[in-house]
Amino acid sequence: MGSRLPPMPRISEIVKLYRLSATKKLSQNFLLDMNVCHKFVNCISVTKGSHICEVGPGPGGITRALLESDAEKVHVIEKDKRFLPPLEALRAASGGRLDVHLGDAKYFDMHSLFPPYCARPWQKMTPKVNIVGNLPFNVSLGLLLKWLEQISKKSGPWQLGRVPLTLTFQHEVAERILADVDSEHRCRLSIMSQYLCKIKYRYHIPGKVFVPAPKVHAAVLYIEPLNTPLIDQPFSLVEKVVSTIFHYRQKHIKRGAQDLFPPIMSNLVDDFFKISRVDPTKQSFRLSMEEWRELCYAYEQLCLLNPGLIDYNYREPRAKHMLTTSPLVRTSNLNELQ
Ligand SMILES: C[S@@+](CC[C@H](N)C(=O)[O-])C[C@H]1O[C@@H](n2cnc3c(N)ncnc32)[C@H](O)[C@@H]1O
Repeated sequence: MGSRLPPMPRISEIVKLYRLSATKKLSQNFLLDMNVCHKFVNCISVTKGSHICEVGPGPGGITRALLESDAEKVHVIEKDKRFLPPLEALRAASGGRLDVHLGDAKYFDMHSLFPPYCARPWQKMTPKVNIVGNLPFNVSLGLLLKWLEQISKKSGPWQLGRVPLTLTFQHEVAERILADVDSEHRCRLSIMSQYLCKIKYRYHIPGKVFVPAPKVHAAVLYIEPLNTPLIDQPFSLVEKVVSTIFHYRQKHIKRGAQDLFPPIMSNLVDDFFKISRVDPTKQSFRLSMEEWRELCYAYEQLCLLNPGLIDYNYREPRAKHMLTTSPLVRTSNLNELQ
């Protein structure tokens, strides 16, 4: 453990002092037990010189544990201004190691918080930068998808290298993120997370540990970007192929794949499976990452041959009309591809 903070009231007393009742509408559930907060921080490899950004600090339990670690600098981004007084008290006691930012993590430029000297080449060790948070479960899921896209583009904080994330999720969501091939939990989220990151289940947090206690349990996941993504395609293409095919989870993947093509190009569905060499009678949750990679590659090839296909979205009302009259429509020439 690094620096000690000056003695401060217990976090549960701070919550009472500032009348910080959890707002149900914002799905706020606090971690007020410092043993649990220290356990969370122990999941992160905080070494001397580490810079950490915590999203959604609330009354500051995890923040306090971070300040008691070896972290050189801690930034917190909090949306709810009711938490500013206790966070400000922590900042005053931190000896310049804590900066408090009022804002929405969804729109916050986190990259600007970290000094450029923290950067490490992508293929080398992870930088001494961490992003952490115990956020409302619905918020952490939305942020994860946004951050996965940034990881795929090496943008935002990932300009500094393979910055790891340590986040809490509802236990069921954590199971979906981690689900392996053939698992009943395997879904779009599993593929989108696993093709870009190595994910480790750190530990289980029983619901009763939170204040107030939610009806569900939580899990802490450590998410580290891979040196090389398992699918070498743009994020938007992977997301389109994966989400469209998972739409008919219990059916053969051929059914979902039909929605990747406008009706006038329905002949491309067979080409899609010929190019990818994936069995069209399989179910989506039984596909390995290699099979997803081949499907994405096949779709990319067909998009290159058929301008406009990449923008086709069967869910849009105009989609039926789109590409049915376009003079640009071409079918694939398999000889060109094989
Ligand atoms: C589940 S509470 C947890 C608070 C604290 N981390 C803890 O463990 O006690 C989630 C916190 O995230 C904040 N929050 C929710 N959405 C946010 C967002 N988009 N950006 C920043 N903070 C957010 C809430 O105001 C709340 O303080």
